[in-house]
Amino acid sequence: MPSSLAPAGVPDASTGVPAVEIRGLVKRYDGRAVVDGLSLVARQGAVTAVLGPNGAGKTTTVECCEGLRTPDAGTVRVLGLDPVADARDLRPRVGVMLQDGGLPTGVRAGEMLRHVAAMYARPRDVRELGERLGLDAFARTTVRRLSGGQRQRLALAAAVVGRPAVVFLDEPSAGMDPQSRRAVWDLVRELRADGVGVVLTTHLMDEAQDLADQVHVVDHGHVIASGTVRELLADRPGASGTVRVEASPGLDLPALVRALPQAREAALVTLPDAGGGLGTASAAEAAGPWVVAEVEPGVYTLTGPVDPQALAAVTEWLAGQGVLARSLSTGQRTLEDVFLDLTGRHLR
Ligand SMILES: Nc1ncnc2c1ncn2[C@@H]1O[C@H](COP(=O)(O)OP(=O)(O)OP(=O)(O)O)[C@@H](O)[C@H]1O
Repeated sequence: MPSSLAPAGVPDASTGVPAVEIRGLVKRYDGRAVVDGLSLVARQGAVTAVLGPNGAGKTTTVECCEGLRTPDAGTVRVLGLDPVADARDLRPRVGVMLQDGGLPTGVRAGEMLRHVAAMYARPRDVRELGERLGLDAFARTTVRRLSGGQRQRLALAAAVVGRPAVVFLDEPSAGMDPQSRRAVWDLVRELRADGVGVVLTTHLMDEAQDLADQVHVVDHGHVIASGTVRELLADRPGASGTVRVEASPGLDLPALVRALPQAREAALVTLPDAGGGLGTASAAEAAGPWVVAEVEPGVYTLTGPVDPQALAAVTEWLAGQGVLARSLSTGQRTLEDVFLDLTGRHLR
């Protein structure tokens, strides 16, 4: 299968050149630093996810890597090269899928992809790529008439058709139906297996959780947390799960948190609204490994080492208060929980 051929320009892995290396990147618009000392490394043969709230600076960072923006300070290297000064060398080795598609609108989808493929020395098989991303159904449709999801798929195909060594995917599966999303994810996994460095920005936490070898969370223009998904989930000691309770509003949180195992001996800490990353929680208390919050009136989350004893302590305490929970569920922390803990729950 043509896709099993090594991508063009993939440096010998033994050289250890990262796909992307960013050190202290600063980018200002009208004097305001929207990227403010950002550093990260993305490896070849790995998927690196860059997560962050709206306006955090992800796209600007990726655009600096693509040579579309010039940094105000710091260094950006893609395959060891400068994206602006070495643009000619990098162009055939880097695939870019922009957030807005960036496609010419007047041409038919199939023609566009064949045209892009013809610009590369050793392109992928256009038919095979079209088939696997389901482009055939709209190959004769002009780009301007494509739906959002179809345009995304075409943009992805155009980004990878030249067998790049590094691919930047800005929200690749945004607006796609579940079938297309799966096809995209399979393609990303295959790129990684072929040794390609994939840098992905996404708001889909399940996408990052499923695909990413390394995650960087960006806020206010710099990286606030990095690691594998597993490392990020384990980062808060003891924060292994949550209990969610729906009951009457205004329960006595200090008393509830004290009723939990390992919290009784610990000092109680009242968390300010935005503190602890709880954002708009109307009230929150912490003791020992536990954080208990009333996240909306009558809805409580208890985050900590959830085990049978902890669950029994919750129901026993509710019974002691004469409170019947409308619902009670347990869950493992997800990447979304970690993301909200790190960046808060307020809208950007
Ligand atoms: N060309 C520009 N001129 C002025 N300000 C800009 C420009 N491009 C982006 N910005 C601002 O820079 C900030 C960061 O934008 P950026 O697109 O990098 O964020 P993002 O993390 O990708 O956000 P999103 O998740 O919404 O795509 C935003 O406040 C945005 O308004």
